[in-house]
Amino acid sequence: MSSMIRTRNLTKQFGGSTVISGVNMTVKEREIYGFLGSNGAGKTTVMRLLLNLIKPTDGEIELFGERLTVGATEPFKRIGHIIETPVFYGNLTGQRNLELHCEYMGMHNPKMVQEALELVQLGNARHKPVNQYSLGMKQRLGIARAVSTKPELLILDEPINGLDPNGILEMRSLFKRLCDEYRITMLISSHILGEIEQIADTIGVINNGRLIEEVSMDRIRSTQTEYVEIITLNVNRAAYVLEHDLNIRNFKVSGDRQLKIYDMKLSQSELSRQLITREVPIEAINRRSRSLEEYFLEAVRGGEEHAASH
Ligand SMILES: Nc1ncnc2c1ncn2[C@@H]1O[C@H](COP(=O)(O)OP(=O)(O)OP(=O)(O)O)[C@@H](O)[C@H]1O
Repeated sequence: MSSMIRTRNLTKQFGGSTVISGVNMTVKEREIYGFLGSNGAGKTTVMRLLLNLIKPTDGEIELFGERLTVGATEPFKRIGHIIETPVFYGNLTGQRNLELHCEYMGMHNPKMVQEALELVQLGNARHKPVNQYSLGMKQRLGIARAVSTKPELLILDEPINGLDPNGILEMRSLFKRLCDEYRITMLISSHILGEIEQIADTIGVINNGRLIEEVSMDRIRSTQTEYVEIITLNVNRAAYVLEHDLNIRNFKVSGDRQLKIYDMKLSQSELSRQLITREVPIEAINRRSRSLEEYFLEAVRGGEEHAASH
């Protein structure tokens, strides 16, 4: 699979302070790339760099396998995007807004405008002025506008932000369709992992302007670690019994009352029987797997420790 976006050492400074630092990211053809980071981590700035809206201080960008040169315009005809909240002419209809956009892009084709509106289920509302649209409708109109020029790549900055649970579901299934049926590669940013984990093929995590993780969801799922969680009123006693009596060493005390055991050689019921026999006061015992949220929190913490040591 070839790459649609590749950056090398992408770096951006604003007034002497480094906001994006040595980012090497790769978005592969026909994948959904979830670009994850907290507010201010640098997601929007990377997207603005990719779209040539601002210039990098250092580093390179490749789009569709070709290095981006100063003044290039061709690659951007193949990209649809929404950066921050999409702005429309409120007194004009949804359809007219899209037509104007396509004319501006030099690609006016009434069939494409209709198709884009149908795709986001705004076919019936196409003659309504946009200032009568709900937030969710405006978000969908933004997507319709971005796809109305038949792009091969979509760059969407926080497209799910502010939608209600139903709106989020609709948006997710729209993204899946755009990728699967329309063969559009997508780079989607979010600050909430749960919003994109079901649809993303790859996740890139940015923190303080550094890409600290880029990993396929398949890989994450296959490395999910299972453990047994024990809640006890006496963690010290539990830890002692595990180590000395049961010869279990692969565990972690992770709170005043909580232990996580990664060594699964005893079944849960056997473990609980052994602990109770040895007078460990057990409140609860559960089998769990490390959530994706924990996985990324650990990645962020690891990245911060790495940055601090340099
Ligand atoms: N034009 C600018 N001048 C100075 N600093 C900027 C500029 N644009 C962005 N920054 C800074 O760069 C950092 C990254 O901002 P960016 O908007 O890329 O983050 P983000 O991950 O998209 O966050 P959010 O989700 O809040 O938009 C922030 O500290 C921001 O203040």
